Amino acid sequence: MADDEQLPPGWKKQLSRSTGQHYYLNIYTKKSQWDVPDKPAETAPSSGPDQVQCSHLLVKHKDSRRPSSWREEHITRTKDEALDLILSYREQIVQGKASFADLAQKYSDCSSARRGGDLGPFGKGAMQKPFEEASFALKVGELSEPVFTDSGVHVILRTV
Ligand SMILES: O=C(O)CN(Cc1ccccc1)C(=O)c1nc(-c2ccccc2)[nH]c1C(=O)O
Repeated sequence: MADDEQLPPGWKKQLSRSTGQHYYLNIYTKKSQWDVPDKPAETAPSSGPDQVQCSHLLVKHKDSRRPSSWREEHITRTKDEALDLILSYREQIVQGKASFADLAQKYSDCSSARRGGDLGPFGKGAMQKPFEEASFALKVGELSEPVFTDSGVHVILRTV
């Protein structure tokens, strides 16, 4: 039986009143676990990855900060029309009728269209806040809901 002194630093052995079983409490994060810990307790709740890699499909509109792209010199669609397009692309991807990269390459108003929407790895502080928050909230392989930034309306796929 591992007594406190034999546990890696930062752990406390506790007795569960309901089951009579011992469990182990991380004294920093107050998280508990049944398994005997084999490494020092993490001192801060895991804040997630430092970097993520995402692809995105951007549909700009007349109120985008730069209403122009490789596809269309002067973009006049409304924000609502851009959202309708993003929702239709998202639906095609979810239904497996088209691949993300194919649709991004054809329809994204971002210069990353030529790479199937791939933006490469990025950390916090690199992208507009709504884009960053949506990207870091995704699990690998997950598709975002529509995301609105000053650039336009996006759908984001986290790839790494
Ligand atoms: O917002 C602006 O004033 C102009 N931009 C910014 C920009 C322009 C060229 C290359 C990269 C970013 C865009 O409109 C833009 N934003 C993006 C973007 C936004 C969020 C995440 C990734 C890319 N792509 C583009 C683009 O033209 O290609």
